[in-house]
Amino acid sequence: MSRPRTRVRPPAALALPALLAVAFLLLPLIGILSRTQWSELGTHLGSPAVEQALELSLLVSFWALGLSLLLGVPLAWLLARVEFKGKAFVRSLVLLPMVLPPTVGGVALLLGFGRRGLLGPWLEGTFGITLPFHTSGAVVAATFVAMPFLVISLEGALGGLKRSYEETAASLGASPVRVFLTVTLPMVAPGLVAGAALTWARALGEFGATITFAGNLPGTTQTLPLQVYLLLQDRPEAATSVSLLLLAIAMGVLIALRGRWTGTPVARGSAATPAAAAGEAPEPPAPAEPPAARPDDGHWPLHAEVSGFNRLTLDAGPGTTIAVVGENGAGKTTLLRALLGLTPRAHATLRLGDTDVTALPPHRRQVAWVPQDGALFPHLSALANTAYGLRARRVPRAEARAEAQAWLDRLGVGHLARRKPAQLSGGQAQRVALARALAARPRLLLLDEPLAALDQTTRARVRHTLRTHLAGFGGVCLMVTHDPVEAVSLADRVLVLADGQTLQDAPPAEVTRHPRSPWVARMLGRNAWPGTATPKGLELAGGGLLVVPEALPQGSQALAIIAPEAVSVYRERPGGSPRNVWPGTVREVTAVGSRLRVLVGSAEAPDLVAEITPEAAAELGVVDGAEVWTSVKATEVTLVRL
Ligand SMILES: Nc1ncnc2c1ncn2[C@@H]1O[C@H](COP(=O)(O)OP(=O)(O)OP(=O)(O)O)[C@@H](O)[C@H]1O
Repeated sequence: MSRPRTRVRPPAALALPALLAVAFLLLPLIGILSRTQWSELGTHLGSPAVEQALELSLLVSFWALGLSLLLGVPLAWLLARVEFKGKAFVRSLVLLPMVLPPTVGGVALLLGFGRRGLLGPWLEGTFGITLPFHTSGAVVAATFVAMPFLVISLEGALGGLKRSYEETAASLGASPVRVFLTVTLPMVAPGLVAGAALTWARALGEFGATITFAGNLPGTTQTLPLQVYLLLQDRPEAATSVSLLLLAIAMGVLIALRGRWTGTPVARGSAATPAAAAGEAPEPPAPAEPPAARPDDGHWPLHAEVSGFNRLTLDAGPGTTIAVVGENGAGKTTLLRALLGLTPRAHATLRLGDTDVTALPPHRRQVAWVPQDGALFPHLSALANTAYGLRARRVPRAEARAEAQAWLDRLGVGHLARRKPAQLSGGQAQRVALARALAARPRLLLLDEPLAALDQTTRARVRHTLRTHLAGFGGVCLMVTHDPVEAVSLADRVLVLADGQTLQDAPPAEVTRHPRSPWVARMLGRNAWPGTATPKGLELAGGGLLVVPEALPQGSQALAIIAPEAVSVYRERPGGSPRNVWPGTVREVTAVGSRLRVLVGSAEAPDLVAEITPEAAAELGVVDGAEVWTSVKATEVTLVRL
């Protein structure tokens, strides 16, 4: 990644102490370099005692690394992923060896594992192991001080990993172990490698805890740092040479890691960003006749009964696409997660075809999920991403790749098969995510705002692709959306949720004609005024009276739906005394396709949206703040009983 370089002249008040700090850190290193007898370096480092200490250091540090990995990886995972009581305490405990003076650590180890310590007698009696004055003691001391580096680094990497990657992998059929090995581990690898390298370097340089706990026995516990200490007393030049060796190793590790200690490895690979969408490359035309759905695709009707936050029953025939809409917090995502078996907040009894999948874990349900950001695995190519579900189902590699390539071709992104997600635009990434879900041979497809991240042009194109490919899908597709065009143009049914329950479940045309709530009506671009029926008309909840075409039982609640096209706008009060007429002020004018939408606020009626042509707007002088009159014919009002 290239960063723009701007040269800033630092203020002297900061530059001076900063330079002093650098000099302070550098001087001891220069001291070592200047005092090293370069001609004697070979002799010093080649002496049997140094060789023996080096061997021991390598042995101890690698054992410490191994133990840290064995114990630290699960600990980091628990700290990052599981909520439990005393977590703050455990985290402090992990950090403690980093801030504790190593000699104090050594004393603590003696009291814990030493001969007269808490566990020592049992270790000696049961296993015949005496840690102090034994190489294993040096390993324990090194592990004690070095393991925190691994745990902290890995916990940070795991914490920064979005859960949707692992959840999507599970929805594609990967078992928890497979998810861990193929998604979690590769994605946290930079953090793990950085942590492991620092752990190893810290173990290699360990001194205080080792000498206190394990002693300074040549060949047994006398590692390189301990030898430096010993040599300093009678052969200072040799101590300098050995110090140089340790210094070179430490610097080598730091240079190799450059920035990874603090970096967030995961962020690099995120795809499907709107910014990426802007730079979408021109694409070759999609195949004229998309191949028909695979013959073994089957037909999977759906029956679901959901309880918990969502309380609803859903039945749908094979091939049905249902748009799930509702206000923020209505429970759309919770419904999808319940069907996946991924949330304790709602429980779904789910039957797909003849199979009851309720008791199955997410990876065995054959419910594929495309989360809002696509969650393409950043470390895998588009092709490998698409083949993921097939590989999880143990389809042989070559066959899986060929089938994945066919899906990518069908969705018009076959030429991008080798690219990593970070090299795809938002629209391309969405298509790959869709190809990946369809390739996994699902029986239920869940799309969470599949087009939300795309610009208008890309959205129209991907919507078209989506329609084509959903047409050949033999399962049910549930698609969360906030976009009325998407709901109306892609879905066979619109499921309107409110407070976790079904408010309306009907074909788009029906929902458009008779929306059951003001929110749905507005989402679909209609004016919706709730009110109470009176002999004179509808007494509006927001104040005012609306004359309506039919008489409803007095006192009944109803929603008056008025299409924006049915609203007339005038500069002067219209003659002929139409009854639904109100004075108002233009609050906002927006373009919708080739027409303009005018929001008119009035003291005598709720806000009203009118749709007029730009010519009419120019003629009437419709601009923000203009005083106008609006009218609606009673016959243009549709009433929906609530
Ligand atoms: N993990 C959670 N713990 C507690 N409450 C939650 C959790 N996740 C969601 N909620 C709550 O559950 C309700 C439904 O949330 P959900 O995410 O399903 O809504 P949504 O319809 O998808 O909303 P949006 O359109 O904003 O995405 C909301 O009130 C939300 O605050």
